[in-house]
Amino acid sequence: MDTMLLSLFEDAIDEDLDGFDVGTIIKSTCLAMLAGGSDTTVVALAWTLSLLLNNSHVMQKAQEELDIQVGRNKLVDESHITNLIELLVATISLKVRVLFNLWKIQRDPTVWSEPDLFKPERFLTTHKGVDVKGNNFELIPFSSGRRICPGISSALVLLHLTLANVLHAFEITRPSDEPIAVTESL
Ligand code: HEM
Repeated sequence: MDTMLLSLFEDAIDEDLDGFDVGTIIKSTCLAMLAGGSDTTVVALAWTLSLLLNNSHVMQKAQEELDIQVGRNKLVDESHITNLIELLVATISLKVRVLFNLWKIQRDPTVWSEPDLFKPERFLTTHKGVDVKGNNFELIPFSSGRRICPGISSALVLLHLTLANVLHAFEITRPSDEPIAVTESL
């Protein structure tokens, strides 16, 4: 990553960039990408797997789809992802800081029926066409606009591939009949 960033900054190597040298900017950009990309992706994967374990009919459907699209003896690669439907699942003056409550927006009962239920099939039926890339404001897990997550593409590929391969290669079950706890806390 540092080599790629260095090539972008080649012409600016002797320039003063807001008081920071190129090396500092590269290091802080790498740090921001690593810090912004690690926990978010792991948490998204852990939540998805927990919700699938608590909704075994959805997991079974996803695994059936993987068997059909990929085949039993192959690992999932990027070429398969587009065919895996079941997994797809203001003007404001300067200096004003706006905090959006994404949790509330994404659970608005006037938009989402039974918002607390894990129903990925809604994205194939009632909410077909709603995506997570910042254009549909009812679902913006990566935020939207100028400060949208710059890691969105890599996160989506990584999540799809990891989730698809885990579901395809393993039979995962809960350790007991107790549902996996998915209550949130701060
Ligand atoms: C499921 C995974 C991810 C989710 C849900 C997610 C979500 C978000 C959200 C909501 C923001 C905006 C935060 C704000 O406005 O305060 C953001 C910003 C950011 N994300 Fe992600 N992200 C994910 C993965 C990644 C990955 C993989 C990377 C890097 C490779 C990354 C790098 C960043 C960075 C650097 C910012 C700050 C952008 C800025 O301030 O202009 N994220 N992310």
